[in-house]
Amino acid sequence: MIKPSLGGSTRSIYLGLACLSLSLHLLLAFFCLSVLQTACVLPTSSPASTPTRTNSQHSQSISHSSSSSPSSAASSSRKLPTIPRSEEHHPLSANTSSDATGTRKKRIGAGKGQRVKSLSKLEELFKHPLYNLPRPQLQDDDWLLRLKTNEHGSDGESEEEEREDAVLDESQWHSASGQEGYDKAAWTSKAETHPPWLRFHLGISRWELYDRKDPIVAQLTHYLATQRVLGAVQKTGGTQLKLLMSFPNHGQALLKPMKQSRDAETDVNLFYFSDFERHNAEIAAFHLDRLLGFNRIPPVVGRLINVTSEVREITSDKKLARTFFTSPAGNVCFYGVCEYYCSSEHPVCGRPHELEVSLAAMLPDLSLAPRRSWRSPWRRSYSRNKLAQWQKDPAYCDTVKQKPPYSEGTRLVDLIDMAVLDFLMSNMDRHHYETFEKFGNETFLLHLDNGRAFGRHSQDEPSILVPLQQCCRIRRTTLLRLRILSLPAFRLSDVMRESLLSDPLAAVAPVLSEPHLSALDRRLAAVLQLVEVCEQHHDDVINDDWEG
Ligand SMILES: Nc1ncnc2c1ncn2[C@@H]1O[C@H](COP(=O)(O)OP(=O)(O)OP(=O)(O)O)[C@@H](O)[C@H]1O
Ligand SMILES: [Mn+2]
Repeated sequence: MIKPSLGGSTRSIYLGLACLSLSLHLLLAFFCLSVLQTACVLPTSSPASTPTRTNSQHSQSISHSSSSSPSSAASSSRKLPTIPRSEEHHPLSANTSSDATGTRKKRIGAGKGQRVKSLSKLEELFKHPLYNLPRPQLQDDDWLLRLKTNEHGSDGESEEEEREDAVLDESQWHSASGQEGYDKAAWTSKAETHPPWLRFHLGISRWELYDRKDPIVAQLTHYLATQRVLGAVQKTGGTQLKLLMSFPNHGQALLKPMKQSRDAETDVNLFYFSDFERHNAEIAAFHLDRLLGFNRIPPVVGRLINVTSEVREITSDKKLARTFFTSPAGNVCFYGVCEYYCSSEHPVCGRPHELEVSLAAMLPDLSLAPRRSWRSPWRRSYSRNKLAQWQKDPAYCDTVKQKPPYSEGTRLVDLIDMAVLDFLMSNMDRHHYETFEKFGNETFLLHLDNGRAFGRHSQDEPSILVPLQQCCRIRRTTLLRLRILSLPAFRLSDVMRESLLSDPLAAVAPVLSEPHLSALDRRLAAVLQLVEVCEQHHDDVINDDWEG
């Protein structure tokens, strides 16, 4: 305060100084605010636009160093539960700027408080303890494949033991392929020399196909979406057209083409077994399975391919090449040779050359890792007028429960997990499922072939849930995950929308349209409701796979 004894001129000097200081402070405050805002916003948006590295700088046994903690690069991540990092860096996410969903808007565009909070719903979900449960300690025989290095080549193992195990012999890899265009393979026992597809294979365990937190999943999908295509031939097995694509470092992918517009719903008069396969269903199924915490579908990614330069001109498959033609609209089309829909009436067409496809990472070759195919007890009758046994007998589950492998272990609840997944995406085509032979009956079920899912959003198909309805049994961890996915904070449709944004095809159009996403929430509520009904009538509904 100014003392009353001070003269008038001194007072005005003081006043002037006060004004000057006030305006300087205001200026400073304004400047700081603008700088701080920029500093808060940029890191929030950057993970989504950071391209994922494809080269093998990070090995499987070495944890991925996030931008915020480079010093953590040396800690082991394969077996220890760690805070998820890879999900924070969405793979292949250059396209997320399309912002079809508003998820990112929420993060960066709505006031200062939210700008600072950068975790999205998906990141929050994967941080949840239910997605970070302690994993069983894995023994040597819990890995599908193992490396046999030259040094350990003659470690006294009997021939029989060697035959039982799928052994990748390092010495074979140095005999580089002489085929034109393929990289010389000089892989050693060091993980950093392995291409992404090989690290994926080496990471398959008894309980899951991949560890969600391992950066290899993002590296693998990026690899499949960007590598030069060296080969494209038809893949035999199954009924519809599929191609086997090959890449320079010997990786391969299973291609399913886009055959109809994404929003086309299945014709109500078609039997499910006559429905077209959808490329976006294969992509979405991989994301959904991962969101449910299963990790039982090989990584799948979308890609725009050039049907002329990446199929027609490079294929060695003469039968396939013969089916190419130019449509009246001037588009390059082909139809291949297969049981269903391989005719000029059902062509796969580029625009004029560009075609949307899904690419699924291939599992290890059957000669290295044989698989067993199991007929589903709730298999549908593939006849137009016959009912299957489970459709006629309400107590059918009692029969199933008595028969191996459903009478012990986790097989029954595994099958129910699969039924839940299939109901959510409305996949009626689960006639068989596969397991890795090596793991016997104590292992997870592979959820392969999801091309007939997501065909209809306006209708649900309760019969897919019959295994749950008839057996009234479900894993505790599955149920708890379903419950949190029904909460607004983690809503299934929201995390699914966000997860799918990381796919390159999201830049073209959303992988799943909004009606399909809302159908997921509606169906999830139906599953939870069915479990409630079960709990009202039975005591042993919950399979205690976790006592947390
Ligand atoms: N990612 C994969 N890696 C290796 N093999 C695979 C993969 N996906 C599918 N397969 C194998 O290829 C076979 C055919 O694939 P898929 O079932 O997707 O074809 P489809 O034409 O849809 O079959 P269907 O007509 O029986 O529905 C499968 O039975 C499976 O054994
Ligand atoms: Mn199929």
